[in-house]
Amino acid sequence: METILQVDQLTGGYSPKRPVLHELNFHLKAGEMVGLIGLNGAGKSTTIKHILGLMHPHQGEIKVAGVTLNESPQQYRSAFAYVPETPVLFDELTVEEHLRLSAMAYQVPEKDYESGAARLLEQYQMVPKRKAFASHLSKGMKQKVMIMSALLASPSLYIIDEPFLGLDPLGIRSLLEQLVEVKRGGAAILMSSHILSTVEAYCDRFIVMHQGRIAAQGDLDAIRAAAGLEAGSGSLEDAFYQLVTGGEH
Ligand SMILES: Nc1ncnc2c1ncn2[C@@H]1O[C@H](COP(=O)(O)OP(=O)(O)OP(=O)(O)O)[C@@H](O)[C@H]1O
Repeated sequence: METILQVDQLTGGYSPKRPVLHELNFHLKAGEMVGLIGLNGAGKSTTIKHILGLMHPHQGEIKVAGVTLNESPQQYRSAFAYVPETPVLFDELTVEEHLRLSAMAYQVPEKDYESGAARLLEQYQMVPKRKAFASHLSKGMKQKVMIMSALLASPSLYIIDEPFLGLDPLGIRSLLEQLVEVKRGGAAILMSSHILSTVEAYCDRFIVMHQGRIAAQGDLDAIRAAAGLEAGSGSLEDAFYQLVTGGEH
């Protein structure tokens, strides 16, 4: 399968003198969902900011769809959609206008926009709110607008930061069902979350970050092995706990 995201020897952070991330290596292939997990401050958001191109590596390289940001900013940026933990919307635009803006930015053909937007508004119970201004939406509704915008763009790579906190149970179910669907369609998904049971149930592989480094990565058995657990025994949470505490209480 094609590699959609390649992170090589990434060292980075907010000040060149004090890197927060240390020599990260990982990749995502088309058609897989990977869970990025770690304690508060482990470096998940900083990693995501580097992938988004909001921060520049001190060392190492990030490629999205085969190019670095410098090589082709347009190709790099149009290959992913980002759903942040805290929704960022334009207060004076309506729900529908946000969807249209996303479709324009990602050059979605008009007829795909029409059918896609109608389907998403239905799936996320947002039909009655389609003409509402963003400033008049609840927090979870704002998050739904971000999610619908990303799904409408239909990129090769989805980067999703802690998506479950603001959503109601129907919204969570819709999102998970759609992530499975886009994954089947060949997209790659990097999802950061503290809800380890959901991460375990839905992700194909996991990246465990601890203190700015990758403590373990791979499928559940690989994470178990890194944590000193036997294959097939213990949940992701059990293995995670061992990895980040060394088993201490
Ligand atoms: N704007 C910033 N300036 C300086 N240091 C920062 C900044 N943002 C985060 N850090 C530091 O970078 C380190 C990694 O933080 P990061 O936000 O990446 O963690 P995280 O894994 O996303 O945590 P959480 O689960 O709490 O969201 C922490 O030590 C944090 O204090």
